Amino acid sequence: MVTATKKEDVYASLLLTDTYLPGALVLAHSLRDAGTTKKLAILVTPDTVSTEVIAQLKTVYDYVIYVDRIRNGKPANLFLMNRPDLHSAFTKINLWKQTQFRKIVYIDADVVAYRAVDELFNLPHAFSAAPDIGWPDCFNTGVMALTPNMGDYYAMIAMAERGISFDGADQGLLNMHFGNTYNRLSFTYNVTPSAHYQYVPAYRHFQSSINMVHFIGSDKPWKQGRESTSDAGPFDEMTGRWWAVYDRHYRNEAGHAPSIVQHFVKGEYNPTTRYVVPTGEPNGQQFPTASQEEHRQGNQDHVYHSGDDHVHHESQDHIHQEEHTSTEPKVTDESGEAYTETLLPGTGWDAQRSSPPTNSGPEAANFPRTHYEMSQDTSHFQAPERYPSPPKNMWYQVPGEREQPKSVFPWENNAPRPTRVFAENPLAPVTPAPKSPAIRTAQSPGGTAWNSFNQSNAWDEIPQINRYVDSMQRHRRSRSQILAASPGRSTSGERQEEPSEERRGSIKVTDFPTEDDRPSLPVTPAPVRRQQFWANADEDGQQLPAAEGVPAQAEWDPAAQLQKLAKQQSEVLLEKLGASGAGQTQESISVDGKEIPHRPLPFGSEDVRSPTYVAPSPPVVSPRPIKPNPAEKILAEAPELVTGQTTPRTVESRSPSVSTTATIAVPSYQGPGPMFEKGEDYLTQDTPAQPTEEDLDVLQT
Ligand SMILES: O=c1ccn([C@@H]2O[C@H](COP(=O)(O)OP(=O)(O)O[C@H]3O[C@H](CO)[C@@H](O)[C@H](O)[C@H]3O)[C@@H](O)[C@H]2O)c(=O)[nH]1
Ligand SMILES: [Mn+2]
Repeated sequence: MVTATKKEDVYASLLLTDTYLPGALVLAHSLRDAGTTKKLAILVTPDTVSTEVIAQLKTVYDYVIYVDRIRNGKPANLFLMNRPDLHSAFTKINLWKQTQFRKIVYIDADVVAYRAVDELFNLPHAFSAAPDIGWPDCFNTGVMALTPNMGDYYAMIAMAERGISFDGADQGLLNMHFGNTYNRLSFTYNVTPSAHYQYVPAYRHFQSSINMVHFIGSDKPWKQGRESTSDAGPFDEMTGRWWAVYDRHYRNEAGHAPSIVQHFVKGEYNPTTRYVVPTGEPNGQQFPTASQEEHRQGNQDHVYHSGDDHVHHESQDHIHQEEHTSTEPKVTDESGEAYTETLLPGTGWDAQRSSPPTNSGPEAANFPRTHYEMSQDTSHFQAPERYPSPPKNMWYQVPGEREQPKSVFPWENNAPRPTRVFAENPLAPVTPAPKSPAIRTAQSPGGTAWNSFNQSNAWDEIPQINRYVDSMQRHRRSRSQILAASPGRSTSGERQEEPSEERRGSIKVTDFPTEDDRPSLPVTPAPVRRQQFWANADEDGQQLPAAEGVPAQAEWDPAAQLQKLAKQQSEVLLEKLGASGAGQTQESISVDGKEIPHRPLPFGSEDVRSPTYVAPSPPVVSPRPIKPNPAEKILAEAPELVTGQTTPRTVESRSPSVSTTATIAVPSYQGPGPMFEKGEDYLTQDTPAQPTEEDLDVLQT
């Protein structure tokens, strides 16, 4: 009768390199010795594990399963924990592919079991693991109870292919995959001692319940050697348990232990003292010190000696000896009898297969001499008569001026002339405006390339930008003008006048100092204010044409002019009153030989007058409005007399109840007038008023 094959349970371990062989064997023995009923399996990567080692595994493990090595292509994170040797730890993922098994209890090769933990096979969870002491929210991947399945396998393979692992090895990857969905095992299933830190009270308290001990880190018991542990303590006690299992099965004293196992255990392989015959010494001079030193360090890890008695009992080793006899260096033992030193392929480090073993000796260990004495020569150093002269043909050709690369494309030589014309101003010159004298090129000594750059701003050079800024300002002005304009209103013509293209000077208000003004060092010069601009001159330094009817700049002293005007007005008035009584006059008034034209009051405002308002005289004339001068008195009484005069401005009162019209002198301050709109940049004139010293005092306090 055929029964449906029930899937098996197995303990499984992993062997990626020969060097972990003692660990894998001790683990298997520890489980068997503890009486497990389960089978033992081990995953092996055949490309990095020698056949001799595999043969040893087969003596203890029920199944040796060959798997593909999964190498981390992005091993950078491995260096975070200083374990570049774990580059192929992703191979552990192959456990989930072993679906021929119902449940796998995976155990690292650096674990010794105190008892058989068969109860882990009865866990209902798909994945269980114990906390890691480095970061206890994570689980340690040295002991895991898992149910193989291809879903997890493919998910983790995908991560491995992308190098997704926070430590670069399997523990980082598995923790990222399972997160906190794992079933947390007791720490007693994976006690990870460290030589540096022990929670001794806890160890004493839980000691009897320890199930398995895991020697994490690069210092494995078999790599450290038996002598490394001496002082009593939790770590040494646990290490002692590992050695106890090892000794039970592989102690050299037993006489029949396979040397290949001892070969990977530091200090265990003790052939008789031997002396290396230095190749350069024909008389076979011996260097006992070096040899003894080598043995003390257990340096024989990578050299397999077949000259010992027991080796010849091992048929495998014997075969190996035969294979390599011809190429091996000669060594002699104490008796002088030559034997062959064999580098057993796979048992030592094979550079083509793996990174160097962490415990490997220095590269120069096999030099003819490894021990050197200080010089005993007491004579002084004598310099040689002459030292060899330096070679004469050593000079460096300083590259000359770099040549322009040859043109490759046709348009480099036959570049078409730019023909684009802007519709807005078809006559505008396309070429940049002539350089202003202020725009100069830096004169660095000898720097011809540097001179080819001009030090000006594009917005000063390119007329299109200038025009654009100008149109913006024009737009603003016209807006405020429209809002403020009312029919018949007399406003200052100068302000409303559209500034013509030519008259508007450059918007540039700063310039760089000339070469004479600045230090010779090629520092970035600080900008200076352009005097020409502030003097209301245009780019070429030409004075703006004087406005008609307005005195020349030089003649213009506003205070004096106002004084004069006020005086004149009163004189004219008195004269008129005396001559023809109170009446309108259309005669023009002249000031300083210049005629002031008549301008009518706005329509409808001729007869309106305020009963209460007394027009103040210009502050510059009289700062005391309480005591108006005679002329003002007359003006208040007969406003119609002054119609047509430019300087006093007619202002409409906006109050509906008291509609007034009075002549108000132009105020002396430069603030926004009635045409001002909130949010507008108000430009009363091109040159902003400079704050006085007093103003500055106020502003700066
Ligand atoms: O050269 C090697 C290196 C590793 N292994 C195998 O891979 C396992 C993991 O390497 P190990 O040196 O034991 O790592 P740990 O020092 O224990 O470091 C931790 O980090 C590793 C990488 O994440 C995890 O695999 C371990 O479970 C975890 O305890 C070993 O037990 C072996 O089975 C070899 O066979 N040869
Ligand atoms: Mn481990």
